[in-house]
Amino acid sequence: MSEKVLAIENLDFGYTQERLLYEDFSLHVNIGEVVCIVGASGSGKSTLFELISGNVKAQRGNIHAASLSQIFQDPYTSFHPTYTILNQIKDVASLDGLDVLCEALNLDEVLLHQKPHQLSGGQLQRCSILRALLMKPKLLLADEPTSALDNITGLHVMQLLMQCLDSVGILLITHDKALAQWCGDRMIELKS
Ligand SMILES: Nc1ncnc2c1ncn2[C@@H]1O[C@H](COP(=O)(O)OP(=O)(O)OP(=O)(O)O)[C@@H](O)[C@H]1O
Repeated sequence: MSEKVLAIENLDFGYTQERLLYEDFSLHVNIGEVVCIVGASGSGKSTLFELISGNVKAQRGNIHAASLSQIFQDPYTSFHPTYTILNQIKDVASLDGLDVLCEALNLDEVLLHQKPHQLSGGQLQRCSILRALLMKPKLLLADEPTSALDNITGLHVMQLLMQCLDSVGILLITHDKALAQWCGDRMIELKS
C-alpha cells in the first residue's frame, strides 16, 4: 500500500464565523497520486494550502502532512527580491540533481545567479518549481504551477512533475478542469 503523505480529517475553517470555507472536509493524498482542487475564484483553494502549511489554524479537525514544498501561483512573490535565485535555493535545498532538473525545466543555470527581477515571470516560475523539487518533498503543493508558462512549456512542466510521482504525492490547484482531468487521479470541486 502506498504511503499517505496528507491526511485532512473533518476540517472546519472560515476566516469569519459567518462564512465557513470548509465544513467537515476530509482529504487524503498518497505517494504516486495527483489530487486536483478546482473551484471558482474565492472558493478557498489557496486557503487550503495555508491550512496545510500551518499558516492559518482550523476551527476544528486535524491535518497531518509529510515533508512538503510548495509552488506558488505568483512567481514574483515566491522569491525575496534582494538575493540571487541560487542563494535562495541553497538556503532550503541541496543542489543534488540541479543540472538534470535545469535541463528538464529548460532553465539555463546562468539565470540562477541573477536576482528575481532580472528574470521573466515564466523563468521565475520554473525556478520556483526547481526549488520545490530540489527540496525532495513527499508532498508537493502546487498552486497554478503553469500559470506563467506558455502551453507547450506548461505541458512539459506537468510531465516533469508527474515523473516525480514515485516519491511524491501532489496536490494541484488549477482553474483548468481539462488539465485536472488529464493529470489528476481525483478532482475535488470547491463550491463558493
Ligand atoms: N487572510 C485572509 N483574511 C480574510 N479573508 C481572506 C483571507 N485570505 C483569503 N480570504 C477570503 O477567503 C476566500 C477564499 O480565498 P482564497 O484565496 O482561498 O480563494 P481561491 O479559491 O484561492 O481564489 P483564486 O482562484 O482567486 O486564487 C475569499 O473570499 C477571500 O477574500
